[in-house]
Amino acid sequence: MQTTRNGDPKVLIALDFADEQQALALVAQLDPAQCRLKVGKEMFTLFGPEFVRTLVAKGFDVFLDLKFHDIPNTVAKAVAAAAELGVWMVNVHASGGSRMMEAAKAALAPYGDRAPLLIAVTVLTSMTAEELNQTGVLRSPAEQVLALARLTQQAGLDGVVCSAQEASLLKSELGPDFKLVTPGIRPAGSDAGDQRRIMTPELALKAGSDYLVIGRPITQAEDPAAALSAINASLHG
Ligand SMILES: O=C(O)c1cc(=O)[nH]c(=O)n1[C@@H]1O[C@H](COP(=O)(O)O)[C@@H](O)[C@H]1O
Repeated sequence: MQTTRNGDPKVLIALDFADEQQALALVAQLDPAQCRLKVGKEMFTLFGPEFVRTLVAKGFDVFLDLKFHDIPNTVAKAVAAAAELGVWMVNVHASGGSRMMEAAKAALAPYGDRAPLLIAVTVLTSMTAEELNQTGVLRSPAEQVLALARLTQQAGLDGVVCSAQEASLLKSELGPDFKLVTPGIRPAGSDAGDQRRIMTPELALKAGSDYLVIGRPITQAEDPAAALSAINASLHG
């Protein structure tokens, strides 16, 4: 279920809004052939599964980004619930371990071709080496991302969330079919905000990213549809 009725747009817009009408006003300006949409913890907590169903009904591929991390049984039930919503992609935390990831994968088997892509978060793009060390991980971010991505691939998942700075390493180590979803994307000159391991859209794609998660550089732009068009044009250039 990687290429859908909408083709295979690379940009996944992170809809991180506290106001549903504001989000829907942005969505009304977007074309499902030009982008996919990501619903994360803020909007899901505020507006629930009905908001996700609304986006799916409008014809968008939806990445449900709830980063599940729990015991295997709980995570398996949660990803099956995501599949019931008809989302295109769902994620878990790789640090939940192999058994958790295998249980999530097994829970999607009954959905066959309709199963969402299942990916795992490695090291958050907001984290620096120092912050990682504070959590007890003494490897560098790139080493930890590679270790967690290997675990994810061995568990049979479709890919990982990582920073574009690790994309070329992961593509060469894990092969072309293992999907790399990269947040922390910042067009030249835009504000990094809380992100730390960042890259521009063009360089991220060249480095091997399959999908670019982009939030504020589009959603907070004066003209979000124009910002998306400019990014898409830069990717095709
Ligand atoms: O899983 C994610 O999507 C994610 C993982 C990660 O490591 N870093 C990261 O920023 N994200 C999400 O990607 C989006 C990035 O948004 P912007 O920083 O506004 O472009 C947010 O919705 C984050 O929750």
